[in-house]
Amino acid sequence: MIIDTHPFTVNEKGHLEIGGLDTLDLAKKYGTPLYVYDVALIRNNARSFVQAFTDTGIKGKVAYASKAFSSIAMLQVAKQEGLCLDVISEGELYTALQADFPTERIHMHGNNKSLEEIRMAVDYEIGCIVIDNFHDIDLLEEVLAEKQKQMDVLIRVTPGVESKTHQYIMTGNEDSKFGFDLQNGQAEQAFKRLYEHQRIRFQGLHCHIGSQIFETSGFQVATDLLFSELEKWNNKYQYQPNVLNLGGGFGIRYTKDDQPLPLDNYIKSMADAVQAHVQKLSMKMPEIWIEPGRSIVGNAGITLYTIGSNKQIPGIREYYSIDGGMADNIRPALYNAGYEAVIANHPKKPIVKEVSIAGKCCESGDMLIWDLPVPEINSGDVLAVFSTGAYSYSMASHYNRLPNAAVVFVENGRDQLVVRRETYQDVVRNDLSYE
Ligand SMILES: Cc1ncc(COP(=O)(O)O)c(C=O)c1O
Ligand SMILES: N[C@@H](CCCC[NH3+])C(=O)O
Repeated sequence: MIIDTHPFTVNEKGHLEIGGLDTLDLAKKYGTPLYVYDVALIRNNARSFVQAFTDTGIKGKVAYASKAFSSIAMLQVAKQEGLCLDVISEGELYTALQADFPTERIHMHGNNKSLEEIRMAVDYEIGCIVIDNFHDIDLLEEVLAEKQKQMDVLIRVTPGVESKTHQYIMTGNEDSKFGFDLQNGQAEQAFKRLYEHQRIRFQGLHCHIGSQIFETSGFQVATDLLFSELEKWNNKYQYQPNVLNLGGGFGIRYTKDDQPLPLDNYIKSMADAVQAHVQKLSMKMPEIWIEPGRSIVGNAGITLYTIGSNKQIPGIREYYSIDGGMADNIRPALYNAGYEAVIANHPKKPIVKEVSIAGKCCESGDMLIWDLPVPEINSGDVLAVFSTGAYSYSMASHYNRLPNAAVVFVENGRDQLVVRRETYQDVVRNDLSYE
């Protein structure tokens, strides 16, 4: 039995299953809160993108945006699937190195890369650095001269496209901290510093218009804007790019308000848009790179919680509190993000009421789900929240000194702990006493 629109089943005991395993058994074995990933779903998502490139016949690269969920095990899966990797910090790069990720498949982002981050990228000879600003160029020049090395780069441009998404996750509009502005000539200035540089192999342009996007039109408009710039550069400097990286941002289903497109639609529409421009301008076809994060891991992950206290305010609201909340999933508090959830011990029982699911942090805004339709519900029940695979574990905090939850992977009927639950010793491990 499939749980409505989320890719999970219910077993003969009437319990929610993930990857063929009983979620109650997992909750019992590993405790809650617990992040659980169905690795087969992660692989399917990755393969949909890779297959879409094969189908279009266009050379492409799929770089998993590791900010969505970075851990050694996850990056091992990305490596097995032949993906490239997008990292945006020394910490993400370090994790990739620990996962033995092939460095030539790593791309580094960041709007404030430090000298150390750039040195590390150059030392490990990563595949490409995405230059975000003039400061990046200065630092990279310094490091390449110091190390007598070369580096492939893309420049990130902000095309001035406003994607329909939450303001905080919108990145391609003009008023953004990311990238060089296309409209005011900054991008061309950066290009002029780079394209004939001795140590820099300038490969092309990058843009990322935002996150949780459900339409292909934003990518088409961004492509149009990139090509209006590239046409100029071709005429003025006889320059044609090897690579166009159109970023990530492909939307997934959190709630019924979200209607995700099949993942290959995005690739086909990007390929059509790029091909049309290339033909019109008689330019060579560049490789198309993408950087999906959420759409690779988002729907593959669920979070299990144990329900504890209950508060009823007659005529107003009924609260149930769980043993986690904003410390393991900040998205509702940060973006007002919606989620769907079921009671894992009886997900198919008839709905009898609507309740609000509160986290355990000392913060009124620590609400996981405001209006959740539920069957009869009791303290001790296990709540399974869907689509928590992206930007939950990776954005976790220690607020109220809550230890970070564990992560379990399930695949082929087997469960494996891939991130240990933190202990209280872990929480205080860097604290020093003051005398
Ligand atoms: C530059 C860049 N690439 C890729 C991503 C991944 O986005 P998503 O997880 O929405 O696919 C982001 C995040 O929005 C980003 O900023
Ligand atoms: N962290 C955000 C998206 C931003 C992605 C990075 N640019 C989210 O949870 O939706």
